[in-house]
Amino acid sequence: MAVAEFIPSSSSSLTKTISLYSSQLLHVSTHKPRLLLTPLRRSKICCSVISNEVQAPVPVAKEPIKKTECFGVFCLTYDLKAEEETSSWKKLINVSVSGAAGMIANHLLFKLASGEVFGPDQPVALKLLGSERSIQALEGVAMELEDSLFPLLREVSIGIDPYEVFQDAEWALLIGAKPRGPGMERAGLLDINGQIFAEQGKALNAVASRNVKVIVVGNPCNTNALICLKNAPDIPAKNFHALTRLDENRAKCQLALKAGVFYDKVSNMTIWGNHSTTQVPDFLNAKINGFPVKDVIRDSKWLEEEFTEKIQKRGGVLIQKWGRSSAASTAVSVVDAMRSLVTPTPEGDWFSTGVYTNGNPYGIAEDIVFSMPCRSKGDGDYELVKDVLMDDYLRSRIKKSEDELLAEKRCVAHLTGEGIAVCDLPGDTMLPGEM
Ligand SMILES: NC(=O)C1=CN([C@@H]2O[C@H](COP(=O)(O)OP(=O)(O)OC[C@H]3O[C@@H](n4cnc5c(N)ncnc54)[C@H](OP(=O)(O)O)[C@@H]3O)[C@@H](O)[C@H]2O)C=CC1
Ligand SMILES: O=C([O-])CC(=O)C(=O)O
Repeated sequence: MAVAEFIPSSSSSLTKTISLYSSQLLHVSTHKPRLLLTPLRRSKICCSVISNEVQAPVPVAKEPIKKTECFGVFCLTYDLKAEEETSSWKKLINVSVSGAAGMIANHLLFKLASGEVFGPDQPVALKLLGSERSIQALEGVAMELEDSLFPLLREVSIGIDPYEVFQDAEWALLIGAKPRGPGMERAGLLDINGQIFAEQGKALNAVASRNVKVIVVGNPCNTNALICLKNAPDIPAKNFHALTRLDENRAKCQLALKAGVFYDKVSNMTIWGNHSTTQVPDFLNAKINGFPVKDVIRDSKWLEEEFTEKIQKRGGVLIQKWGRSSAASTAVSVVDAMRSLVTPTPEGDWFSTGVYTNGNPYGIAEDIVFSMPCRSKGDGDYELVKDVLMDDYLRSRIKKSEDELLAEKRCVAHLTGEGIAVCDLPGDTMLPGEM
């Protein structure tokens, strides 16, 4: 990856050179360096810093972007004054994002850059994956990131090769996926998107941090996550997540509305299963103001039918209104999902995420990616919650989602290294946005 060379200026004893290589410690400055630069693409820029004055950059070369490159102002290195050093130096964190020119990313990237996920003292590098078709748009995204002057955003690079964009990734947010078009079979979507996630799994396996945390957003996200992890055998399967946090947030909102409370009073909300219309929003274990939902909302018919279906189909209703799928609330839920892994889960509570079933205590089939209740110590890892209630209703609903995921798995066997694909998908289930 290209990073501009820094040519030392007439150095003052009060200046310290910090180059923005991801392996180095960074100084989190509350001040933006005073740089008056024209953003340049694939340009070597050198600048002399004398008494805080910056001379005009000297462009050396300018070529179209073909592979991962640092972008514009993020190619610069900075002189930071020694007195600006604080005890809050932290190592730059590398976040790779696919589908970075898409709608969800357009909300998410700005949240990541502002410190919403990792906090106000954590510098961030964003590595954006696009394609030939989106590279111009991706440059536009990078320009907007430049213009936002985020103090914590220390590196932005864009590229179309996952083997470059995922280099040293500590987080990989896999958003890019082909939307289902008119007349396309679900099996066809699984195959096209599965190939994207198989390739990206291989790339992560080859170049990402060995402890990378992967959040798959692109649909069908559970099975895409399964394909991805199967193609990344050197990365713990436990590190792969399928995003079901949006479903959890939707469920909390609807329960709060029905109970007439603010949504922060709803806790212990589990979404079980697939991010599809078979998902199970669990009102047996969820609480309102610390009380079981069923003690607060004494309308079982509403819970079993109206509420459940509302959550399962919320995405589709929104698409009918908007003409496109949820982007802003999905981005918010990605932030929530990440924060749940990097901050300790509040005592007694939990969150939902789609994770690899490997020794789960609920009797769910092994070797699929299934949304379940989890807790984290805030170290990026999680544990499944053990003490949850089950009843016949919950068990039968969970089984339906499990059957669907097992069918999806058989349908992508050619992408997981498990032989010949057989597609016997249940006909009556869909992505939330497909109704
Ligand atoms: N899990 C969840 O809760 C949710 C998941 N989603 C899913 O997230 C994904 C992204 O949504 P959103 O950002 O709104 O979508 P957009 O259509 O805005 O962006 C999707 C990106 O996917 C990339 N892409 C990859 N392969 C293809 C292809 N074959 N054809 C077209 N585009 C492709 C494109 O980027 P490029 O050209 O750079 O590759 C495009 O920018 C979708 O799969 C959507 O269903 C949406 C909402 C909620
Ligand atoms: O199907 C889609 O793209 C939308 C989706 O997942 C959701 O809104 O939950």
